This record gives sequence, C-alpha cells and structure tokens, in this order.
Amino acid sequence: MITVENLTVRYGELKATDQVTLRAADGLTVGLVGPNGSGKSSVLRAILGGLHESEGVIAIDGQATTTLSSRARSRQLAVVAQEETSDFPLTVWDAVLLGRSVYLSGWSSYREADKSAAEAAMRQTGVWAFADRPLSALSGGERQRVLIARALAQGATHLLLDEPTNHLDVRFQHEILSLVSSLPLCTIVVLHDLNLAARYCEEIVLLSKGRIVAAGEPGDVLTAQLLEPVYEISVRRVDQEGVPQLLFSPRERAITEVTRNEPISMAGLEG
Ligand SMILES: Nc1ncnc2c1ncn2[C@@H]1O[C@H](COP(=O)(O)OP(=O)(O)OP(=O)(O)O)[C@@H](O)[C@H]1O
Repeated sequence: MITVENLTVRYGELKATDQVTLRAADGLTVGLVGPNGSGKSSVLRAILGGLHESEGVIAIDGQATTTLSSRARSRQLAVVAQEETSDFPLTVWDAVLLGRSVYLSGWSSYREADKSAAEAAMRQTGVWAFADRPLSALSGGERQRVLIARALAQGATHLLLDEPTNHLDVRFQHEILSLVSSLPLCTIVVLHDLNLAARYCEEIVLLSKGRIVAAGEPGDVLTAQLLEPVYEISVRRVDQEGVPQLLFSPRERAITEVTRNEPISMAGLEG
C-alpha cells in the first residue's frame, strides 16, 4: 500500500501540490489524472523521494519512505518515467537486466534467477524478440515496453508509471494497461487519456491546480460535472458495458455547432 498524507511540493515560490492525501491499496491500479501542470508528476516524484522541498508523510506498506534506504525503496518500488533516455549503448536485454541490479551485492554478477526474471518480464511485455537490439534503435513505443519490462523484472510490489502509453499505438495502449492492471501490485499511474483511465483503473484521483478535486471509482469521478470545470472542455459521457467513456468537444466548437446551419458569410473573403 502507498499512502500520501498532506503532501505539499514546492519549487521555490511555486506550490505544485497543496495538501494532497491519497491511498493506493495493494492489488489496485490508481489513476492520477488532471490537466497539464496540475501536479501529477510532482506527486510521483515525491513518492520516489526525489524532491527535497516537500512536506507531508509518504509511506510504503506503512513505513515512511524517509526511513528506507534507496536500495530498500528500489526493491519495493519500481518506476516507469516519462521520456527516459540513456547515453549508454545498452541492448534491450541489458536494459531489462538492469532492473535486477537492486539484488546484486558488490561486484557480483547476475544469477540465473535474475536472467529468468528478466526473460519472463520481456515475454510478458512482448519485447523478447528485441532482446539483442540496441535500446537506442527502438521506436518510442517499443522502448516504453522495455522500460515496463525492466520495472517488472525488478520484482517490486509497488509500481509508479508516468504516462506509460505516451508513445504507444492504440493496441499497445490497451495491452500495456491491461497487463499493468492485471498485475497483483499496488500501482499508481499518471494518465492523460481519461478513457484508458476509466477502463483500466479501479480508482481515480483527479487533480487540479495541485489539489485533489475528487477521488473514487471511475464512474463517480469521471463525470461531466467534475471534469468540465477542471479541463474547461465540454464532456459527454457514454457508458459502454459499464465502463464510462467520454467524448470531448472544445467549448467554442459546441457554440459553433449550434449555428452551423446558418449561411456562411463571404464578407472579408471577396477580393
Ligand atoms: N523542476 C521544476 N521546477 C520548477 N517548477 C516545476 C518543476 N517541475 C514542475 N514544475 C511546476 O510545477 C507544477 C506541477 O508540475 P507537474 O509536472 O507536477 O504537473 P503535471 O500534472 O505532471 O503536468 P503535465 O501533465 O504537463 O506533465 C507546474 O506548474 C510546473 O510548471
């Protein structure tokens, strides 16, 4: 379980999150959603312990993260960050195996168990066929799946993902999130695509301007009433087989559509 209590993140004068409190239970996938700049990544970074200017208490399985060594934290918590790049000429196999480095001591080399875990994670995410290819030669989507494989290979019980579907085509967006949500892990995932969040997250936390606007089951949070003021866009919800699915239209277009049968004025177009 991951618990975040009264988290306030500051970047100098700017307050990126304000008293954020949330809880992600074991086995559940919690979606963190909200407009650009609403503080989603800052919450993830704080959980990872990468922010010095933050107030509040963050605990993993009841233990405050400030009391965990970085190695202990890495064994419990895996992360798939946005746009991760490496200057090292790694193959896909090397990159995934790196997830096992938290189990190495000193200069010891990888054991058979490490290699089996890496292979299993690669097969699970569909990147086994790329094992010998350089990481730098993969498409963005393929690379993203490799990073998820590395997180799985790490064997952590808690998983943080920041926009994992960014570079994925539609099929892999669904495959990866379906995989992530089926894992028996405590997962917090930042998603921009609210329809994917609706389908694959058991709980949603909606952030706006650094504060939590709503939290709960997708059906309760992904409503036009809550989303429209936060995103400043028109929202229509169509529930499909019990899953909320949302249709969006810019507010200006909604107004234009009302008048679309009116004759188009040619004024200003004539020479
Ligand atoms: N390193 C930083 N230094 C200064 N300000 C930052 C830094 N990182 C984020 N911010 C600011 O903090 C606020 C929250 O940013 P954050 O990245 O957490 O939002 P987000 O919801 O993840 O955004 P996005 O959806 O665009 O990725 C924004 O106003 C952003 O400009």
